[in-house]
Amino acid sequence: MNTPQLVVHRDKELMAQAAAARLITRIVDAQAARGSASVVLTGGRNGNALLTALGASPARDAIDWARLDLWWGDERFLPEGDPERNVTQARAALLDSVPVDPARVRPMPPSDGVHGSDADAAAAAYAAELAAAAGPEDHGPVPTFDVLMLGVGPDTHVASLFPELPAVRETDRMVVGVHGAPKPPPTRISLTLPAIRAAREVWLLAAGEDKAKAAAIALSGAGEIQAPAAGAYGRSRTLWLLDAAAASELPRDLYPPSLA
Ligand SMILES: O=C(O)[C@H](O)[C@@H](O)[C@H](O)[C@H](O)COP(=O)(O)O
Repeated sequence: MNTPQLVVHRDKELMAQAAAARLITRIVDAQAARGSASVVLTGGRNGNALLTALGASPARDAIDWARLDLWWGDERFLPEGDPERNVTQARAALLDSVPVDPARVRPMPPSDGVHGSDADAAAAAYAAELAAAAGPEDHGPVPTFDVLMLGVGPDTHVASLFPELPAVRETDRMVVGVHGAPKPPPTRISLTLPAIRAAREVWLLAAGEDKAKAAAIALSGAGEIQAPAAGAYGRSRTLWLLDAAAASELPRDLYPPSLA
């Protein structure tokens, strides 16, 4: 497990802009190196603010949109087109205004699709889609994502992995149905920690005073069952992108960096 890196920005607006610029560069580098890039999007206000900032960036079309694979870390299990679905919000924030290849944009299933209201079946189908996209060079039955982004909840949840609930304890399956989530809606689909940890880089987005305790808990050695964000790390990089408010309760040995 690599040591999390922290970058703290003045406020949440600047964090979204800087994170968007960072993501553009990461995608461009991956495409230059391997011809394509694979990114996992997150729901939530910070995730959507990043996508909106990316869409407004003059550098956005440095990305070859046709060679970008997009997945989701979690989804609210609601009907297709529901405004509360993460993919609906991602489309409004960015995807409807860039020329992505629809075949490479892979939302998690809706609750009125072929799996009906069975979130567990829908989760298994998404796991099968991930497995089908994995290659021999990948680390398990998921593709090696270049960047997997996660918003962080005030209770330290990431994706739809909530403290102490069954989904955060899952060690075998890559995608699970979530029932009784404390953050509405109660039924969701989520990548599990093993799937999250298959990513090259995991970026955690936390902005606002309401995330200060969660960031401090997750970065101070808490266990992943009690603090799922503590279990979200990448194979080569784990990056916390915070604003000053969310960093305000971090232990001093973590932030601010000691003056050399
Ligand atoms: O489906 C969701 O709700 C998100 O995936 C969830 O994990 C979100 O990222 C966090 O709750 C942070 O949300 P905010 O950025 O809005 O605080």
